[in-house]
Amino acid sequence: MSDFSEKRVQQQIRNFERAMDGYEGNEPFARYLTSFFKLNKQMGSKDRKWTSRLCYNYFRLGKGATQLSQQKRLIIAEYLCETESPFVALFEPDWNLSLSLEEKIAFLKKLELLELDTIFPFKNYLSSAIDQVDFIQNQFLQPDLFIRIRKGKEKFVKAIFEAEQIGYKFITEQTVALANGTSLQRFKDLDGVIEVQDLSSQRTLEFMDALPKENWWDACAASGGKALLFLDKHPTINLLVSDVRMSILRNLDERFERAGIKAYRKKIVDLTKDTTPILGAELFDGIILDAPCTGSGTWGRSPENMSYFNAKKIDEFATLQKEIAKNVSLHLKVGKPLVYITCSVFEKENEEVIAYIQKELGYSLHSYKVLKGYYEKADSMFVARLIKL
Ligand SMILES: C[S@@+](CC[C@H](N)C(=O)[O-])C[C@H]1O[C@@H](n2cnc3c(N)ncnc32)[C@H](O)[C@@H]1O
Repeated sequence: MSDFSEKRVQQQIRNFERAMDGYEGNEPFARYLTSFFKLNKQMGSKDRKWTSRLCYNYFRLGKGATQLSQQKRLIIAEYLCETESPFVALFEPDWNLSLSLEEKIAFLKKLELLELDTIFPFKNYLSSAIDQVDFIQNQFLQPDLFIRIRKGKEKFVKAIFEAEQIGYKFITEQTVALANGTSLQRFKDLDGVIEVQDLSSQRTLEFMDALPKENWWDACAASGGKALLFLDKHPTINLLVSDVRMSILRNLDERFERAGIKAYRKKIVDLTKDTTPILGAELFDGIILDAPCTGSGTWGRSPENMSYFNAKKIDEFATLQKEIAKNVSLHLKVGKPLVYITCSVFEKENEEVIAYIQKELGYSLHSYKVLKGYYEKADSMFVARLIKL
């Protein structure tokens, strides 16, 4: 990085500023950046990488140090997110990049440049189980890429990683952490053998115990992440998958085909409406409700939300989650489990919704967990298993 001249630093800052100027927060930043690069064909792959790094690091600062200029905030963000930075080296050559994150934060506080508290503007909404300081600090770390290996294929996948010299770390027998940005698409042999799925998402499986040949419903299946996880462990289950979006269920079909799964039922169901025209009086032995949510537990991957998310949405999602829970509950047999999942860290979408399910819909709480992914470079999630009374 020492060959990074002042001129190049200034050029990368200009690229960063141009990218930030055009972003209004009304779409995921990743999507915006793809269009931005398409419009700016003069930028080579290195320029694109730098712009992406600078913007994402900048977003990780959330609402911290807003009293400072954009450039100064960028330098602070680089300092907190990186151990080597030509930007810090040029503008703040005395700042020690090899300090730990805690030490860097303490250093910036001493200089009266940053208060940790100001970074995450929605901290008062966090579930009480979330350790605020640790959660906020970990927003500066980019999460890892996690994959799940299909049962029985562990050795096969390991051999490919070894042969291709891909760095990997087994977390469990079937769960592997890879560095973020590892490209796996080029390995066609891995199609259907591995699934990209966050660590916390994989851990929700513990709450999905089922008996052989039961009838289950994955009511918000999207492209089938949880459904594949569930069927890998419980292959004899008769599964109905549904979602309100037809297009996402097409992705599910493709993923199921790659994984060799043929026996499943699929329906488009809007869970805010009467479900009887589509499901009749059908009753299931178990329901997975991976509800639409703010996604606040996944903002380590989309840190722009810390600056652009509107807190009003938390109440909107909580209302939707309760309505959906009420409607799916009509299709569950008494004595059977409802598995409620979100990738949110907000109390209103988690603890308050399961309190509603118990009190208003007549359930007992079997077990629940706040999955603190921020300690493992993973997403944070919430999962509960409730039994219908
Ligand atoms: C958190 S995602 C599900 C992720 C999925 N289970 C997985 O593991 O990949 C929530 C899903 O709920 C769906 N959804 C949102 N509103 C809905 C509604 N009114 N009825 C049914 N599904 C809805 C969304 O389309 C989205 O795919």
